Amino acid sequence: SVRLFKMEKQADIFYRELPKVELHAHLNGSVSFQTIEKLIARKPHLNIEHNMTAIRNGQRRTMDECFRVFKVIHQLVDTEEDIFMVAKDVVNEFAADGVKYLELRSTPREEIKTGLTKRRYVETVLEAVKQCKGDGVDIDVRFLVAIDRRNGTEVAMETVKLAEDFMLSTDGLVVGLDLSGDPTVGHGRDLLPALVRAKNCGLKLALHLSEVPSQLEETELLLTLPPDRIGHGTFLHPDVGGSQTLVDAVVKNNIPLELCLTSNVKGQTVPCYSEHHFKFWYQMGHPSVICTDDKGVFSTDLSQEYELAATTFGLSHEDVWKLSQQAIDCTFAPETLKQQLKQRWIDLRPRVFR
Ligand SMILES: CNc1ncnc2c1ncn2[C@@H]1O[C@H](COP(=O)(O)O)[C@@H](O)[C@H]1O
Ligand SMILES: [Zn+2]
Repeated sequence: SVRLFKMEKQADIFYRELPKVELHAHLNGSVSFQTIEKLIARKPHLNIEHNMTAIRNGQRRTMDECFRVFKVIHQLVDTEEDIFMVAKDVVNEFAADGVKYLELRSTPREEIKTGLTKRRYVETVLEAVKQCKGDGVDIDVRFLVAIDRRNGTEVAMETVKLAEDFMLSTDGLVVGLDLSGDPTVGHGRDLLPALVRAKNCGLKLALHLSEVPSQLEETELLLTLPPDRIGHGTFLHPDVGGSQTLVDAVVKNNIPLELCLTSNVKGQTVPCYSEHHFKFWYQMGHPSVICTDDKGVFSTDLSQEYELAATTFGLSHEDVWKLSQQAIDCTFAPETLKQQLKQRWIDLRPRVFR
């Protein structure tokens, strides 16, 4: 059954060979089955089993249960060595899945027991990224420092300062800020000053917005920034309790959406794949980027997510190609790198459509 779990599903070769851009991946949510195995072996005393760290196909969880899963993974990943291994494995796995450009995000964590500091946390992730580059892994990686909304105003401001420092000292590896965490906890108004500061110092903003219902007021407020990208945006449109005003603000500012089909279905904020809001935004021609969110926790990968979008919404291979290509313009990469990626897509096309 272990084997079955690992191989539960594999996307068709077209989707695996398709060059892809991943813009919404939480480091600790992206830890694979294989890496979890190594972590469990390092920490047998925690008595953690695989079924506590991943949601298999056909299974559903409440959002609350999803956030309990992250707590379990955080117990397994609490030293510099763990973070280094996890980051290296995750980057290698995305590369093996055909991802050519990855924006990884993670919440800097302090662990008193192991002496881990938030600064070392970020440094360790960046060291792993650089080592992958040095090893010749075929992927460009950038990092977004994440704010966990549950931690409030002061921690948010500290996190922005940390991100600012890294943005200035890592020649371009740290490009922005993520706002995430349990959407039912805390309020965006308390985080607004930190987000304004981040924006003013040149950090790009990728914010989880309207991931659950009844966040209208918060979303309206945070859209005034405006953010550079939106994670999920599940409840923005009027049919699901959002509003036309919100949709208009997103469209007017041309803010790309990061859409994560399996995450939303398994986390039960969307009833089924065919009712995913990808349809709404894609039909409008609004920049929509397919992403994984937490490939480990939701037992998926980016190829599968593209295949799911294609089969659910009847996209041709040509449509899918355009979708992955258009994601390049939604990255926080500098213009030169965007141009290189566009050239990569041109070069790789014959092999994908052979
Ligand atoms: C399912 N939808 C989601 N909504 C909101 N935040 C999420 C999330 N999935 C993950 N995270 C955020 O990412 C953290 C784990 O990775 P890192 O420890 O930061 O690498 C979670 O603790 C949560 O804050
Ligand atoms: Zn997310």
